[in-house]
Amino acid sequence: MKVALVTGGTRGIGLSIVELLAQEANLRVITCGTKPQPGVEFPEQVEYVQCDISHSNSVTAMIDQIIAVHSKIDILVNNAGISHVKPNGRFLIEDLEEQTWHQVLNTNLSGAFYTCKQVIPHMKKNRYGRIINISSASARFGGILASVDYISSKAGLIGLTKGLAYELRGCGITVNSVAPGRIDTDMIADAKLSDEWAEQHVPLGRLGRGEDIAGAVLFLISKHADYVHGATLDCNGGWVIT
Ligand SMILES: NC(=O)C1=CN([C@@H]2O[C@H](COP(=O)(O)OP(=O)(O)OC[C@H]3O[C@@H](n4cnc5c(N)ncnc54)[C@H](O)[C@@H]3O)[C@@H](O)[C@H]2O)C=CC1
Ligand SMILES: CC(C)c1ccc(C(=O)O)c(O)c1O
Repeated sequence: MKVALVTGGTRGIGLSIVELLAQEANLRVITCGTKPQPGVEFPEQVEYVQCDISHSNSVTAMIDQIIAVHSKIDILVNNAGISHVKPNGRFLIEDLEEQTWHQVLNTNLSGAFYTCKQVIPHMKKNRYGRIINISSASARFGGILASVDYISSKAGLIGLTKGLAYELRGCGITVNSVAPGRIDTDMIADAKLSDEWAEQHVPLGRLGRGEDIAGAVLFLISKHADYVHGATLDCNGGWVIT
């Protein structure tokens, strides 16, 4: 039985990843969030742990708890993240509070650093691991609605992916990123993105769905991706072609 930890699986893309992985045989899925999402019931093989990934002590407590019960973590999906978007524009650097910058960086980038730091020693011991960092199309081209705190955090995740891929040689661990385009979740609700926008701007003619990103994650943890390492998989319907 393999053990997967997906951060931020209480809603949106994370929930789609959790639901898809839960369909895999021999896979125990653990997810976390700052608080449970009302109305969300996870499949039987999914466990929920409370954790604020922006605090290293909270991450340490979560990983200790998982290791105490399951003895290992084989798959780590760093999905939890926050953003601040507004319709028809973006928060310019002049308007960005220092506190917001730190909150976004602490959650989106430091959170992944904390989980990787805690989980990799266990993966090394088992000589097996699959790490997926959920980045963003905005880190590939500079973004339109996303602001620089968010874009920097997501570009940082690509750097973390590449740096770890170089560092983790001969350990049986692969590290990759997925860079979603605009995915129809609560996170982008404030941006009020419409199907009309997608028909005009996205070659595949629609906003992305959580399942689209979950499919990319499932590929990257499958044996079909055993030779994919240090890569960023763009998953944006052709909106941003890098
Ligand atoms: N929706 C989109 O268009 C895009 C989303 N992404 C990224 O995909 C990931 C998921 O996004 P969505 O599902 O759209 O967002 P969402 O806002 O619907 O869900 C975010 C999840 O992260 C969790 N979370 C937030 N802060 C946390 C913390 N401090 N500790 C633990 N959990 C925390 C929330 O509880 C929730 O489960 C994020 O990293 C986001 O940046 C990337 C590109 C586009
Ligand atoms: C969902 C995130 C915050 C987001 C929002 C807006 C854009 C963009 O207009 O460039 C993105 O690329 C995003 O990832």
